[in-house]
Amino acid sequence: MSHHIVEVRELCHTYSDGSVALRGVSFRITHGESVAIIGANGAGKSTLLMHLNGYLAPTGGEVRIGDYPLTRGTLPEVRRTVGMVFQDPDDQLFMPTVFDDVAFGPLNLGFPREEAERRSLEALSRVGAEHLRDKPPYRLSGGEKKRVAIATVLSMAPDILVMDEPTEGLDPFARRQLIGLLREFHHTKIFTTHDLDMVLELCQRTIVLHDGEVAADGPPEDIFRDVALLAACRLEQPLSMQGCPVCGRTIHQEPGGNR
Ligand SMILES: Nc1ncnc2c1ncn2[C@@H]1O[C@H](COP(=O)(O)OP(=O)(O)OP(=O)(O)O)[C@@H](O)[C@H]1O
Repeated sequence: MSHHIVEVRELCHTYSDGSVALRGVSFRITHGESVAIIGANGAGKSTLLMHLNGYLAPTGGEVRIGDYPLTRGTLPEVRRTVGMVFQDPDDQLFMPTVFDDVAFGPLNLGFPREEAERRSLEALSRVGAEHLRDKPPYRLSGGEKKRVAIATVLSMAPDILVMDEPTEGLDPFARRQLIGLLREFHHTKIFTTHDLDMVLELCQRTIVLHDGEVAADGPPEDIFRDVALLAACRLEQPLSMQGCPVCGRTIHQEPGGNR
């Protein structure tokens, strides 16, 4: 089977208070695709991501990872395949030290301590957080927590990387470092973001959610040129596609030039 395929069929989610977050979302993402899910606040992005490794269960429709539907029975295998970085790092960090948090995943997967430690150090180094290894997570800054949360997932070497707003709270250097890291991750990656310039740099495909539905699905350049679509979905063009207020020139290169 291909572990790397993510398929969502007519996915619906209504929260227990009656809020309807997803209204029949469908798409299929295949191995190696880099896909951004974008949309205004409240469009349903986080709700959608939380279905991809079973943190939320659909109230209608289904999610398939690889060739299997996501069910209670396939959940352990799905959680090994899909690495999820939550929007709020506090949802991900709960151990006494950063190192313990990053090593928790590989140890839980059954790797020997030595291998778990090797993977953890490598993951911390990839996010530039080796120096934080002995700190308690609650003593970290917001951006540091975010980087460590990403390391907790990288240490498990998932086949599919799912991230909810990965650059939120990062300083420009850390953002650039993360973009480089994501570019090196050659398996399937799916993330939500309001950072549309990052989408242009990293993605061949963007899915636009609006009010719990897919409003568009295609190459970012095409979507970002559709000004009427963007306005209807309460989005704006990435800064690099907006003309300079003085000379009108843009800094965005044409497709294929920068991915
Ligand atoms: N636990 C919850 N209980 C009830 N309603 C919720 C809950 N979580 C989210 N919602 C509602 O579901 C809808 C979609 O929310 P969601 O968090 O998925 O949006 P989002 O696109 O990720 O937004 P943002 O860009 O602000 O993070 C919103 O109307 C929100 O109020």
